[in-house]
Amino acid sequence: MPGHAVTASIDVMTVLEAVSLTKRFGPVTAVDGVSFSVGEGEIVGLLGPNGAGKTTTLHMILGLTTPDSGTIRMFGRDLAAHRTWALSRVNFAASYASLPWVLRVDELLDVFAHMYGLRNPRRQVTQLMELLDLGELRDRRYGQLSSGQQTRVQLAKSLLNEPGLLVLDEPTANLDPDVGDRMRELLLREAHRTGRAMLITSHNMPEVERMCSRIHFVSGGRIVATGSAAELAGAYGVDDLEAVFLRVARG
Ligand SMILES: Nc1ncnc2c1ncn2[C@@H]1O[C@H](COP(=O)(O)OP(=O)(O)OP(=O)(O)O)[C@@H](O)[C@H]1O
Repeated sequence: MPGHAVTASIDVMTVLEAVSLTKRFGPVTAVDGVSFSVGEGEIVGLLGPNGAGKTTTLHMILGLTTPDSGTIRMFGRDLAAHRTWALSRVNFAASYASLPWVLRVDELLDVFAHMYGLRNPRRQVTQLMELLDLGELRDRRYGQLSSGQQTRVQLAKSLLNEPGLLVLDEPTANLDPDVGDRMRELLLREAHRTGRAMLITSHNMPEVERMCSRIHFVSGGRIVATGSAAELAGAYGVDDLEAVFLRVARG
């Protein structure tokens, strides 16, 4: 009604809920009771020093590592009980993730598009090659690309199935500042446009400040601080996330 303020409560769907996750490798407790959630359209960052337990946490969410205890719910269902259903709605990119080296870029994306059972695989591959600026690389073998070029292919692969949850382990680590900036903008647009939830790790503090609305600092396998970049800087009485990181990492 014109002239009348309309108030409505908007429920943001919880896409991912991790509760009390714990993982030990022999004597090492890599993850020690970690709980957090990611809502639709939200980009959440896991930060922390080397060996803090970030990748292990991501791998439990991706079903690559089984937690010793704790639960993971995705799209409202328990991951352990609905693994295939849940994981078909997730995708992942990391510079260390291995893709078939001998395939040419468009073959590689085609293979994944078919594996994901896309309704129109060719159209989706063409759109993503355009979005990620991969046209010039389409006939090159993945194994012969530079690490930054491979990262762009990884990102294209991770968007193929239009995942409701995108997990990114240091997504721009190998990218030059120009391409890194373009990829960050692309991922932000994707989150806004599609409501896609994202969980990322990064050692690039300006990137986390730019992308993440909520950040969890992990140290020694535990979440030791949570908030937006501004809230964390305020809580630690410092100017930016870089300074928060140094405080957390140095105890
Ligand atoms: N498969 C494994 N076997 C034994 N120990 C492991 C294994 N994977 C991880 N760890 C140990 O668990 C701890 C957490 O490692 P993890 O890779 O999760 O850290 P991270 O926070 O991702 O570090 P980085 O910033 O260096 O990537 C480390 O002490 C690591 O050595």
